[in-house]
Amino acid sequence: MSSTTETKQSAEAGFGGMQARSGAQINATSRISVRNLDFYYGTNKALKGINLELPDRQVTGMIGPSGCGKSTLLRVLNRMYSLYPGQRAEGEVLMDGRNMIDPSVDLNELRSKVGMVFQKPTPFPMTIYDNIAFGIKLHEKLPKSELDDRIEWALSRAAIWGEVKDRLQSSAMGLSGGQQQRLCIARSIAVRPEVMLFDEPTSALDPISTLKIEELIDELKRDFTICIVTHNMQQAARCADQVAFFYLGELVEVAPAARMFTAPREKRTQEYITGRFG
Ligand SMILES: Nc1ncnc2c1ncn2[C@@H]1O[C@H](COP(=O)(O)OP(=O)(O)OP(=O)(O)O)[C@@H](O)[C@H]1O
Repeated sequence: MSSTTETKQSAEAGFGGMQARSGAQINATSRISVRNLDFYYGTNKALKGINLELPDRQVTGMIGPSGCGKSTLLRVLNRMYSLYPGQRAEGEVLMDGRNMIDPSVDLNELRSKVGMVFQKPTPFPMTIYDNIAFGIKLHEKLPKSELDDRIEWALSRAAIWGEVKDRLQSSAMGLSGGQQQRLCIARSIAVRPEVMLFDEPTSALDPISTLKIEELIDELKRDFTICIVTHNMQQAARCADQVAFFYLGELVEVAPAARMFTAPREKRTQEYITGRFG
């Protein structure tokens, strides 16, 4: 039996009832390479020697118990920490051969390449149209007709155009939670990033909205490299191509989703995904 066949069969069998989305190995080239990354909140070392490849146009799921450093890693990937004194990263986050956490890389440029969607939808208190236009205007000067086209494109890619096209001038605050989250995804897509980071994007949503976001993530990976932090093992199994398990600031194991949920190599991973701790 070939190893691919083995992987497929064990994926179908599942581990602890988990069904991973595919048995495929990750062959894509890296969009981001994290090398020897340490991160500090003051003297508290929250990430320790992280090495991780984010494959191009694949979904990487980050899992692990509360406080293990998942959100911290996302905050490093788009340098959000740089706003806060006392927080610092050491190591490399390589994109196209450049270390994106080096202060010489322009923060606006980084944010246009790496977008982020948060746990709670965070629409701005302005119209639906302006929510999307706002980010675009920070990065580009587009004539009105091109701006309109880009806004329609972003809202369509975020699977919300049909629901809002007749109310673009209404306040975004009048949308449901699930719609607001898709609006935030559209806002992130609108600047055409290469990488999209999702920090528990469905934890505040109902099951139907959650499903819509998961389908959307599956669609978006055709064009974007995606990283999603989730506490939901089923969601990681459904969405992710590769899964990274973190524990106490360390990356314990990274593997194709099928193997992670069927034959994890590390005891700590196995205990976590079967719900024995965390
Ligand atoms: N602003 C901060 N100041 C000091 N320590 C922090 C800060 N934010 C996070 N930490 C610490 O860094 C570590 C990693 O936290 P982080 O939020 O990245 O974990 P997480 O895995 O995302 O957790 P959760 O799943 O609960 O969101 C924890 O020990 C946490 O207490």
